Amino acid sequence: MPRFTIHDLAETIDARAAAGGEGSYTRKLLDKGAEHCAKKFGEEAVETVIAAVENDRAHLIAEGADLLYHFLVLLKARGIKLEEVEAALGKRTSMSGLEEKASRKE
Ligand SMILES: N=c1c2ncn([C@@H]3O[C@H](COP(=O)(O)OP(=O)(O)OP(=O)(O)O)[C@@H](O)[C@H]3O)c2ncn1[C@@H]1O[C@H](COP(=O)(O)O)[C@@H](O)[C@H]1O
Repeated sequence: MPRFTIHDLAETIDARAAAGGEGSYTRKLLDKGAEHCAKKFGEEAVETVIAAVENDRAHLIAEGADLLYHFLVLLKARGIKLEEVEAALGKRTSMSGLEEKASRKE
């Protein structure tokens, strides 16, 4: 099976944003604005938390997929590229999570 990556999904979201809105849920979300996209992301985050707390593996995977999609749409709505988030993660690879946490307080 060909490997599908989060970059493929980000590219599809870019294409939907550039095209007409007919039949595209992404375009519908983007047309409602960044605040609406943020609200949808928040709803998906809560659903993901519930699936995790209930230890429902299949549900957690499905909600996680929804969450990633809505995160990418939110980034698009705010004009942020996935690569910028990756770069932020990349800068942290030289330090542990605890060091990174401490560095935020300085
Ligand atoms: N990966 C996703 C994806 N994940 C989740 N969702 C949608 O996100 C919504 C979240 O669930 P909700 O129960 O909150 O949805 P809802 O009540 O229908 O939503 P609202 O009416 O409140 O907006 C569902 O409608 C899902 O279909 C997605 N919609 C689209 N994609 C992919 O995005 C790409 C572009 O899609 P279109 O823009 O629709 O062409 C395609 O590759 C799709 O597979």
